[in-house]
Amino acid sequence: MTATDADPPTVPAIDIMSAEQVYPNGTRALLPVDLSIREGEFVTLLGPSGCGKSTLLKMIAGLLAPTDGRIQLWHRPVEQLASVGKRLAFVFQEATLMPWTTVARNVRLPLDLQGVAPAEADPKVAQALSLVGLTRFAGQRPRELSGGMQMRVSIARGLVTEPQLLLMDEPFGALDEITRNRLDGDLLELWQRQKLTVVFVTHSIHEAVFLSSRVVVMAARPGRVVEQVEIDQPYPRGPAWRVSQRYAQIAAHLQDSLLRASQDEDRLATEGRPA
Ligand SMILES: Nc1ncnc2c1ncn2[C@@H]1O[C@H](COP(=O)(O)OP(=O)(O)OP(=O)(O)O)[C@@H](O)[C@H]1O
Repeated sequence: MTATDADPPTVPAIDIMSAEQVYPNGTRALLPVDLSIREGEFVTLLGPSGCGKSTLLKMIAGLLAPTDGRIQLWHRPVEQLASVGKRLAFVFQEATLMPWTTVARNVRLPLDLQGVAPAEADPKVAQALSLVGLTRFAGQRPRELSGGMQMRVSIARGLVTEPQLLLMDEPFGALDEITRNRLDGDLLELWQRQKLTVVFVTHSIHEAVFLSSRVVVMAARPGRVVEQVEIDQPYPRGPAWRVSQRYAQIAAHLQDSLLRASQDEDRLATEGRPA
């Protein structure tokens, strides 16, 4: 399922070809992953702690090179992304804002680092703040904002470079459930309005079902992809989706898939244990 019912986009934004990761200390974080993500999809990486979600996201972002295999974005290695006029942004779990300066200056940081002049940067900052509904808070300091608002500043900082690809590593994991649900809804609106491709990491089955056009289920020890589930529910999705029968069915299926994968882990661990 894609962003609209009309003509689903089919341009591949991300091609992950047998990409794997063994950290220098020998930890095999990810078995080879093969995954293709189309432009305009909202894909969630769902799995327990340690299954390699962040590792995979960092490899997509080019922050970590695969130890084997390769990853392309719009048919290019990530470092050549700009040559095809594409940009990506990475949003971390922590908002990591500079406490000593304003919301607007925090959002402007990526443009400052690129050497963009304030006269050119400031309208982009205003636009990004408007996208996350924080226009009125541009002059405030981060500590004056709630945790949810700080996360929205962090998202605005990601959006200010006008990316086509948004990579989000459990951005709402530290927030209370009500705030998290609201931000999930806001994020979907943003995704549709900006025609973004999103890869979103979460532990939460419910968040994954609410948001995703496709869920990639992962398991740990060793980290791997165990299943992919397309969610054939049209957008926009509102609160009624969260209490629908179909939503509950998909959540139950994902829970079952995660449970089966963790039983496999236990079995492997037991069988692998010396007598
Ligand atoms: N820099 C590193 N060096 C060595 N091992 C690492 C490193 N980073 C992660 N790992 C290990 O790789 C595995 C996958 O970690 P990763 O952080 O990708 O998992 P995750 O699914 O994102 O977990 P969480 O949900 O807890 O963030 C884990 O066993 C982790 O301990």
